[in-house]
Amino acid sequence: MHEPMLALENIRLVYNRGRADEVTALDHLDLALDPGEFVTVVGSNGAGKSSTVQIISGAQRPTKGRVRVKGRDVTAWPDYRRASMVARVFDDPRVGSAPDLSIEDNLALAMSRGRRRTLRFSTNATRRNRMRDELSRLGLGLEDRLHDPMGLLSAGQRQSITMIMAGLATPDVLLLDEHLAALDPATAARVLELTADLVAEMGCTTLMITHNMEHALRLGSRMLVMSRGRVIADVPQARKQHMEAAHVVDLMVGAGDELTDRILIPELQTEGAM
Ligand SMILES: Nc1ncnc2c1ncn2[C@@H]1O[C@H](COP(=O)(O)OP(=O)(O)OP(=O)(O)O)[C@@H](O)[C@H]1O
Repeated sequence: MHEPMLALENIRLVYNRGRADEVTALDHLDLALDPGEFVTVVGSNGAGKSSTVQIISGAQRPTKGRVRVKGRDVTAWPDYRRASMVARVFDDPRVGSAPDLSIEDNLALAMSRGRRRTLRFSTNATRRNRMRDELSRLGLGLEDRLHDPMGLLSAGQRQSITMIMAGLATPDVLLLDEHLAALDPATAARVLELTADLVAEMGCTTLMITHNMEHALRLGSRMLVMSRGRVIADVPQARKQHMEAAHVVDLMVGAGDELTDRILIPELQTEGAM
């Protein structure tokens, strides 16, 4: 039997345990992702999507259950120890890169986290050429601004570079936590395209959280619908490709979720259309 790349086993996560404001964010969560699988995750507010990402990245330790990456039990590992295996892109483009460092230095840091030793120990000129190649694919002219501080860039430019950084870090697992949410529709559409290309190139196991049903249905090879800390639907590609957003909404309503306008009205979704 082959080993999943990522496994969550009977995860329970309780915030503020023993206090009046105790919240069970995840309960009996089981999930196994094969190497190279690209899974999208949708769910209403508070369903546990971000908590799932926190558990996988190591930012939160589960109250109960196990996390395995490549068969290795990493449950007790803090996030920095998992960083070479698990990369995360946040919803806020300011998180994930250092604003005072140049684009070049940020990319160099990402390369040093990766395991492609040839790149890590290559000459400055070779590395700079690789950086220019990667940046030029964005079509934003950033390849000529290697010395500019990251903090000077727009949200879309920063998030595009954060995606490139995730690729250079060559992780086994890539976590995208509403990474298009803070971008205007046109920029979001561009970064979404970049996401699809990079994930296909990297071939890494990917979990993408989104509020945008269209994105969840069109991207990836599998879709999870979460509600109240559990996966209520695990939709394979064959079914997903014939599904429409309304079907996903029906699943959430069927689970008793209250849906916000952001989920129900596509025009209100801040992430751009494909
Ligand atoms: N740090 C925290 N402390 C206490 N409760 C939390 C914390 N983070 C999340 N929660 C609670 O845990 C539950 C799951 O939250 P989570 O953020 O994982 O959901 P989500 O599906 O990502 O929601 P959203 O789409 O609104 O971001 C919610 O009830 C939330 O209020």
